[in-house]
Amino acid sequence: MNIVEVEKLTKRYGQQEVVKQLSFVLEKGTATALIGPNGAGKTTTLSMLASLLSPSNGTITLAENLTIGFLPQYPQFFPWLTALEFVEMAAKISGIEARKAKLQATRTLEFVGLETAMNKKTGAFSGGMKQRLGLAQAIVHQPQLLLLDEPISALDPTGRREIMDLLKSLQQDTTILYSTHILNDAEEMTDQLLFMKDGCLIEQGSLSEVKNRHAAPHIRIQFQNQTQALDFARRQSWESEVKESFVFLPVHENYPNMQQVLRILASEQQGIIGVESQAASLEEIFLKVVAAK
Ligand SMILES: Nc1ncnc2c1ncn2[C@@H]1O[C@H](COP(=O)(O)OP(=O)(O)OP(=O)(O)O)[C@@H](O)[C@H]1O
Repeated sequence: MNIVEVEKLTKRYGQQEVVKQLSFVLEKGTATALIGPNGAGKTTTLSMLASLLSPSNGTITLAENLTIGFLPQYPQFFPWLTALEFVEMAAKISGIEARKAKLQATRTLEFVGLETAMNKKTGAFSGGMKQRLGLAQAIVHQPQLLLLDEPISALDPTGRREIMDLLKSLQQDTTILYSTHILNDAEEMTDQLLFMKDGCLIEQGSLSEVKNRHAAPHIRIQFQNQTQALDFARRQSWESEVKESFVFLPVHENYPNMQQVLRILASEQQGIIGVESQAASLEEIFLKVVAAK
């Protein structure tokens, strides 16, 4: 079931179109990563979905009575409030009854790992703590749709792991759309990918669809030196690429599988240091797609 349908969504500032005719849907209970270089239009798109900006053209159709949580890229806090006071205030603003707001805020701060800091003033918080606090205010009312603008970019690797795990645990009941530059993490928590560049959606699909379209897996054979690699590549009938002392064999139905390669390699006299089957990472695919458009 689609809980969001976006059709030809466009945003203009003066003459400049910064979001151009985006169309996509968000299915209930899925996580979608919005990926693109700086200035691609990710924040503008998320802000329109959160109703903070109005579209110049196109439509956003939301499921009836959909509740939304939003984490902006640079959340602002009131430095004189404690984390608990701030999240309690956010809970009340999002419609939670006053008598339940404090309990809900406490539980949410525990959930995001700020249990020991909830009575501290937010002015003294580190970047990572602020990111967690921003997430807490976005989820305190248990929204059905969660829009997150760079939720993990200010965190160190341990913090990123913790927040990704938290988001994964929310995913059962929540539909998530998040922008990110950290593609390795996106690879873990993504049912759908949306690649943006210069305001356009340049690629979309599931992780496996995008990988199949742009990056066939390959077998990498390492030789002691480039001469040996070139000599091996020349003697095989398969299409291959030589980079330094490596030979790369693309794998698809007309090309060899690992077993066939190992059989050939067993008959090679010398020079082979290692053989590996490799799949392209999301980062490699992203760089390739962005460069091609
Ligand atoms: N209020 C505004 N007035 C004019 N141009 C704007 C405004 N807000 C954003 N833009 C322009 O729109 C384009 C898209 O910006 P946006 O912040 O949506 O990109 P982004 O993909 O989120 O980038 P980043 O990864 O750097 O956050 C940029 O060229 C930006 O300069």
